[in-house]
Amino acid sequence: MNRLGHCLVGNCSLWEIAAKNSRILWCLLSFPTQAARPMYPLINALAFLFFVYLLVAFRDYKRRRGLPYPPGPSSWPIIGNLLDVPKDTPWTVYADMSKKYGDLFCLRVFNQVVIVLCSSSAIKDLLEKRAQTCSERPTLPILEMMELDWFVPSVGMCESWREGRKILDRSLRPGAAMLYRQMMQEKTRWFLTQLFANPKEFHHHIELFQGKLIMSLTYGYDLKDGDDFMAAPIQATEIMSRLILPGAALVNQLPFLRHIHSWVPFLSYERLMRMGRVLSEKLKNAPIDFVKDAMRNGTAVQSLASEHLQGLETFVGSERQTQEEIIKKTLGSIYIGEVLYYGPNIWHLQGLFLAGADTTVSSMYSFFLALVLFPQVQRRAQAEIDAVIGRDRLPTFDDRPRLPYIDALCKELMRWQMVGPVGFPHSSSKDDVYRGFFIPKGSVIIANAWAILHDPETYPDPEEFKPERFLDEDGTVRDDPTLSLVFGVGKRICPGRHVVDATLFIVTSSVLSAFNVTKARDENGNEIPVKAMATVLSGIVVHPAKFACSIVPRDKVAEDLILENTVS
Ligand code: HEM
Repeated sequence: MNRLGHCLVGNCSLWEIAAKNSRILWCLLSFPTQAARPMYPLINALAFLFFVYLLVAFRDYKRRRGLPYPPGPSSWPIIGNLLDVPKDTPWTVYADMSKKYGDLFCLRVFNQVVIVLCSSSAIKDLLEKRAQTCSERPTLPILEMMELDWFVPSVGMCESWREGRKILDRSLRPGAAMLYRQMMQEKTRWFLTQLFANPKEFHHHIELFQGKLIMSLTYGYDLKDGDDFMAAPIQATEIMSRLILPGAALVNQLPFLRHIHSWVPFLSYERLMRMGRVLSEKLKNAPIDFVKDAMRNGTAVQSLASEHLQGLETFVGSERQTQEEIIKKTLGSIYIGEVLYYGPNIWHLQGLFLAGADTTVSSMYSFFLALVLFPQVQRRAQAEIDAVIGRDRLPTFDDRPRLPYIDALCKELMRWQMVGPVGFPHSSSKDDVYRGFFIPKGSVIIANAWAILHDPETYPDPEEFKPERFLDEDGTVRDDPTLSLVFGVGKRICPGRHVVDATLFIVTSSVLSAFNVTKARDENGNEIPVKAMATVLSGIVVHPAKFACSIVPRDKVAEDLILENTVS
């Protein structure tokens, strides 16, 4: 027999629901023998629950006007497909499920419908062509209560999101990249110096490099190791990653608890709410106050913040305050990042990442991993750099058009070890019908970009790192529009994608020009094995597991070049 839950609210017609459920009801009613008399209260309770279920099923049927939900695994009563929700590597599990249920399928967790998309056409149809209704985000009551719900990536499509997106799209567009090229080149020189001085700590250098880059770009602030400025975002990320864990904050599952009075022990969220408010203010104000002070003292360096604060001069009074608040929230979203979760009120693939920092860090780890695992790629890339640039200087952005293999390498980096293999969840704002299936308002929509970018039909040997996939026969870079799926789709597409593209180019070309990256050796001189594709999850952002490698200047010429360009 089908699982009970599926009988009740699955893809059945009204007639099927009635027929199947009447059989269950009959079993319950025909049970009352003498021996079972003490169980009458239980049977009554079950019958009542059953009645409620039928009512829900009927209302659900009426709402979808008889249309079926997308196919999917059959579900249990109440918990639905909770047990089918993959905890590890959901992208591979969803890809396998799609072989059985098709490129559009559905899971239910309690009363939450989760739609999973596993083809370019389904992703584009829903998240791009119907972006107006499929670009919401799932909400978490606890963050709202703590006033930590203003980060651009997590807010719904409200006015403040629209204003924030305008600022981000304008500030981070490719044309604006000219402004931050010089800064990126300088930070990259600093990174090379750190790799040279202490190569074993390359993971740490990558993290600090990216933190420096984002803080310079956003606030013109030069981040140092162990900087106070990182205390608030780190505290916020810690608190939030705990609170979005399943069961950590009951109010996420039972939103009415937010109204419980502060004197009710264990159930009041008053203390957390106070802490959240203080943190939220710090995150928004501290870095902006730094920029304002610097502007007053005449020491401000060009940054997104200084540019936008200058633009405020045309506003007065409350209008000015509103605009300033929007700037604080928008730039703060790059500073602190984003809380990621899968579905409202039910279960969460807990996690949190710095929108601007943690994601690019992951790609940079993957770059070093690729060099260790695929030495032939390193040789070919270095040969290209040597032929085009020579050995007497480091690469610059101007060299890019003449370095197609490096360009292809950056593309392959995004595809090979995807930073967010299932993207970030969207949510639908109204009932909809797609391919004859009913998609209810509030559904969580997951785009499994990994399934598409690791499909062996389109990308043969998908687990191999092969930059040449993105080269045409004549050696020029092949444009592959599907690759943009790594940055999401539609109205929510990542506004930082051009920054990522520029960062990866300058870092990869500079490291390859100066260093050889190979497997590390142990004290006996044996190579330390590196596991291919080992990954760990930080929320839904994927990092390669930490690994050791040897990073040494290619030769004396390279060493001199690094030292000549030393940046403190
Ligand atoms: C390898 C690096 C990165 C990857 C793979 C990446 C990927 C993504 C993805 C998949 C989304 C969600 C798109 C969607 O919902 O459809 C996103 C959103 C976002 N990203 Fe990135 N990102 C990266 C780096 C950055 C950087 C460097 C910044 C900032 C400078 C940034 C800022 C944002 C913001 C603000 C959003 C939220 C947009 C919104 O909800 O409207 N990201 N990113």
